[in-house]
Amino acid sequence: MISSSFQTLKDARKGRQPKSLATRTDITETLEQTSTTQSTSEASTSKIISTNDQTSPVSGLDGLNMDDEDTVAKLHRDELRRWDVGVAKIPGRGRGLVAKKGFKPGSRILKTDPPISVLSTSHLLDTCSGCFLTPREKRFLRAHTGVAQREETVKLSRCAGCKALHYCSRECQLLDWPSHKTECRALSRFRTMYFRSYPSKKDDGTNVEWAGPDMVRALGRMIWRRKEERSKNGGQDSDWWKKIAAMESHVKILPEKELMRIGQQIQHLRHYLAAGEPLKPGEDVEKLDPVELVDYGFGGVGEIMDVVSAFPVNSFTLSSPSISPIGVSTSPLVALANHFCYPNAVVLFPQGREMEVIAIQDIAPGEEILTSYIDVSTPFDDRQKELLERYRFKCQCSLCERSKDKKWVDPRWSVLHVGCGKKGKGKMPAANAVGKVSTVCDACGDNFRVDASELRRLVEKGKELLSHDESDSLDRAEALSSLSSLIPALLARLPPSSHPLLALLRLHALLLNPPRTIPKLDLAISQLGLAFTGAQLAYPPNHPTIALIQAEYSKTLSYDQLHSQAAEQAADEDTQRKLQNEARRRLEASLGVMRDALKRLRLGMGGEGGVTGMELEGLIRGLQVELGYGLKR
Ligand SMILES: C[S@@+](CC[C@H](N)C(=O)[O-])C[C@H]1O[C@@H](n2cnc3c(N)ncnc32)[C@H](O)[C@@H]1O
Repeated sequence: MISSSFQTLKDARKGRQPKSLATRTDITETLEQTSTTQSTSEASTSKIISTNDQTSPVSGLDGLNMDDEDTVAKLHRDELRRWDVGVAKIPGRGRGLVAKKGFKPGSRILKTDPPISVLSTSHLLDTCSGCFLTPREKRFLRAHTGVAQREETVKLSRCAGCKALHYCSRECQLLDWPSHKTECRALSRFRTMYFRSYPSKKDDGTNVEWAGPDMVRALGRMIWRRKEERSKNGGQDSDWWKKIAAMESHVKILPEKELMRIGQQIQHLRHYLAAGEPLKPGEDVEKLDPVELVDYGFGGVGEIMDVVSAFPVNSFTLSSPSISPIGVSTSPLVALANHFCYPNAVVLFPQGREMEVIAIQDIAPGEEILTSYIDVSTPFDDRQKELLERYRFKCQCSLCERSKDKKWVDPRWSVLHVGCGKKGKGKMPAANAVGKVSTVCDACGDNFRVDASELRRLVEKGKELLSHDESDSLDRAEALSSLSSLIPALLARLPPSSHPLLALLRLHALLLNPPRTIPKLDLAISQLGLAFTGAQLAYPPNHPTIALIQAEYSKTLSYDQLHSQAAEQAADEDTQRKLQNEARRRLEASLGVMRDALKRLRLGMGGEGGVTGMELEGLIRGLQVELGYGLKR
């Protein structure tokens, strides 16, 4: 999947006795081998709340509200002090994170182990629930960082209790066990109930749809931890929970429909929490009564509504090292950062489990740290809609303000002025436009006509494909066939930076991988080259997505197997030489692109450029040797 998704809630299902995994020592038996920078004026005048205050943290939840940023700063004071960031009240945005020193692009602003991260159901089988890496990523990382002498075998083993979560090592399972132990019981019971209700479904370990949405699993982990800490703390909440409870929720302004949806989520959650309770003697495994939330420390419906509604506002897409969405994560500290469509920082998981905030623009001391909550390559209307629906605010960042300028042609939502000598473009026709409409070229100033109805049909078709990809319901063969006609039709009308063409180009290249013929390889290279050109206009400078597309482009360029095979099979020496020369030309081109991508990755992802940066470094060395360039860089 390319873009992020937030899974919809499915109904809880009914169903048998779970295998109890109550103690930590049981673990051995449970592992089965199978802006321009943001306008700084507001932020730099904000008062940064001192974190040197040594007074004890506040007790009780009453003081935690939007006007209480110093209370929140106190709760986070250890991490804030460690990372040179502060909490400030930002006019119009509530609390925000502010830099206490300057940061350059590529520098790490902060790094934290998020208290809650869970994989989405579609990744429970292929990714470790401890380090959030696939075996391939883990193998590579261990060899690269010297933990292992060379690339060794890494296999996922499934938890013998719930048969849903997988781990790549005992260390990862042990690391996750405190959060998983109650969850394991809940999932086991859900699994039993599911297969009793659907006897025709095969329980062969390949179906984990019964594990339910990531949001419910994440909230379950949160609430179980709260309960455990309260029982150790004489019925008092810990600071850990106070940080969670202090996250902003918009429950008071939510429309009725949304409140009803949250009510249903709470019902599902109460059943899920009930499944985590030990089965009482004689209790029917299939009869699951929802828990009373008061037993979990919730004073009333309002409090649980607050927590459940705050979750989507403050959670992040858990992403793989190559920024593909794999689940959901929350960190109350990082969630204090406000949104900007032209962000000066990004939130990433460059090496798996830990969340990092990386500067992608120069950030001055006192300036607000602004990340983006959404895909900033999408057009103004889409961004505004998503921000309003999920985060309840109207974005007034510099990019959104510029989008209101009648004369400005946004590269994210524009049409080509076909035949213009200056390669100009015009605004995308309005959503309600029909037939041929006129638009002005931003390069030559001429009016030109666009078939709005046909364009909308193509754009809608593209968006539909992307939404199938997002929900993991894309049929590869069908998608390849659609894209082979849709992309040329869009390319004839839109620049590659325009939505949804940019995302479709990338999707097409991914679906073509691994290319089986030279024309398919050439097509993948061409799509990635165009996507790279488009991404540079659609994303802010140093954004890691530009670097990752360029890295994909360089790797595809370096794919020389098909030419080598063709050369071996060539009937004559002349054809053989031509193919060999072509292969070498591509490798040389790829080396240049790869070096550039590595520089970009280091700026966009910090450090060595994440796992992709490390991988490129090795590939560059290999290419240099292959091309006989020596090892100098
Ligand atoms: C993850 S929280 C960020 C921290 C939040 N300001 C707080 O006080 O806890 C997201 C919420 O912050 C506010 N917010 C974030 N970015 C904003 C912006 N650019 N303009 C207005 N409000 C913003 C919105 O209320 C949004 O739902």
